[in-house]
Amino acid sequence: MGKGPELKFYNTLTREKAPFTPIDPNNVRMYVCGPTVYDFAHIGNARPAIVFDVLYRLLRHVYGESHVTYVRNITDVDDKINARALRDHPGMELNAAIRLVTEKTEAQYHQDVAALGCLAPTVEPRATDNIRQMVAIIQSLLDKGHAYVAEGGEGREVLFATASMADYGQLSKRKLEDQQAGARIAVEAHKRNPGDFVLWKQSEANEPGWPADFTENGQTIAIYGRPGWHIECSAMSQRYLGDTFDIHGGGLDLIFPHHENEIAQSRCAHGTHVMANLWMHNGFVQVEGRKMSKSEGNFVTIHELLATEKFGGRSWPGEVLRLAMLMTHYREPIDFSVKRLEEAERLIAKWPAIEDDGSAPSEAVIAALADDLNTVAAVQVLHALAQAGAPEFAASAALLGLTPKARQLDSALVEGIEAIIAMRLEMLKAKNFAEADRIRDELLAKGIQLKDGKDKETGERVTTWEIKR
Ligand SMILES: Nc1ncnc2c1ncn2[C@@H]1O[C@H](COP(=O)(O)OP(=O)(O)OP(=O)(O)O)[C@@H](O)[C@H]1O
Ligand SMILES: [Zn+2]
Repeated sequence: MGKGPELKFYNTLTREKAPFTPIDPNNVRMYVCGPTVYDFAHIGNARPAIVFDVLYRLLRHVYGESHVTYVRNITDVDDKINARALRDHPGMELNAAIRLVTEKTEAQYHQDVAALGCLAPTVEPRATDNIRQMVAIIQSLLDKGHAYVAEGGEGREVLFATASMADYGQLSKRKLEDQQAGARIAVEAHKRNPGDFVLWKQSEANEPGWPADFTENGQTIAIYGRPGWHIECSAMSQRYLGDTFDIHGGGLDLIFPHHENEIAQSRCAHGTHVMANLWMHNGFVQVEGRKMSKSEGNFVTIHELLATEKFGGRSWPGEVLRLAMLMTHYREPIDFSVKRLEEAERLIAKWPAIEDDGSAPSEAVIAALADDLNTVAAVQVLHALAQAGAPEFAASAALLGLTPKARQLDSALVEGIEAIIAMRLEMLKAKNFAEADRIRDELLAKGIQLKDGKDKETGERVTTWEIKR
């Protein structure tokens, strides 16, 4: 530490590129909003996963592998999930249907991002495991006069009082007055201010819900309910990274209202000046100039791209998609096309498939990434290194997550991994440890690391997997 290059990043909060100084260089802390698990991730969702994976790798290189904590959550409670569960499993008890939807989607997400060469985050908390933390933050907002209980159309709600925060709107540079005048937010009678947003809302008996007692003006109000989306990230980031941390990331679309409201909740509850010092946002993956999104219906899922012939009449290796993304600066929009993937594939074809031998990455690649994650320049340097047969090539490629190991993680292997894990669990049950160990080692040689553990509730043996770091 101290020896490394100066890192500079563009900060959405200040609209400036500035040198990055971690609060504690022994524990650099980053939070990135993860997926809402109701549907397969599309290519647009892949972008933040890849962009912040490169940042994670860079930080690990500069500060040391054990000195970076990367948290990316799983949003597994959301009304979009309820709607999908009702649609896909009519007749089934709603909570059971929700579990089916979220477990399947989460497993697919892990497969997808692993196939794109993304390292597993240090912690991947689920919203539903952090309800207690959310309730505590909401209570502290009530105590400090930043929240209130109101009777909404669908029952009781606890709302954040935007007018109670003098500098609400700093990140998105929106003023409360503008929002009222613009009236883009539907005026709801029970809200003191149209911009006030839900922290907690009442659930029907068959909807996902948790009992919670809130106290407002000395009165206890019990609301069996569920959290709003924004409070989830405030709770999980505080739990794993503290009241104030270094970096918060996500796609551009999250600046408002999601990140603005995370900031409002966290700062008002903890009495801090900032939630995170550096806010980084990736640009959109677009199709014919429009954001790729589920609601637009113009999306290609990562799974379709990697494992079917739906895009361009063929399947594509994960590494090609990853490189295609990195050939555009993370803040620029990307128009997604077959041509772009072909371009990335042609480049990769010219590179040697040598193992990362642990040698040092090139200074020029590090310098490019240190300059607001300039992956475009980094890829150019990498290509030059490949052409020159330079020994730094392998480690430099690895810094971008373009490792020979990722190359071996072909979609067929990733597709089969869950079945292999199930088979191995059977072997462990039968005490056939030698064979189970052999499978574990074989997968490790292919870059997949198995992790054996126990389910907290059932005590049953469970095995998860991730890309070997
Ligand atoms: N077209 C896109 N380009 C880049 N990033 C995107 C795009 N669409 C979503 N993201 C990012 O993906 C991450 C996961 O978001 P989330 O799961 O909430 O997606 P979503 O809201 O379901 O997607 P959609 O916008 O299609 O409805 C967020 O950081 C979001 O900003
Ligand atoms: Zn979030």
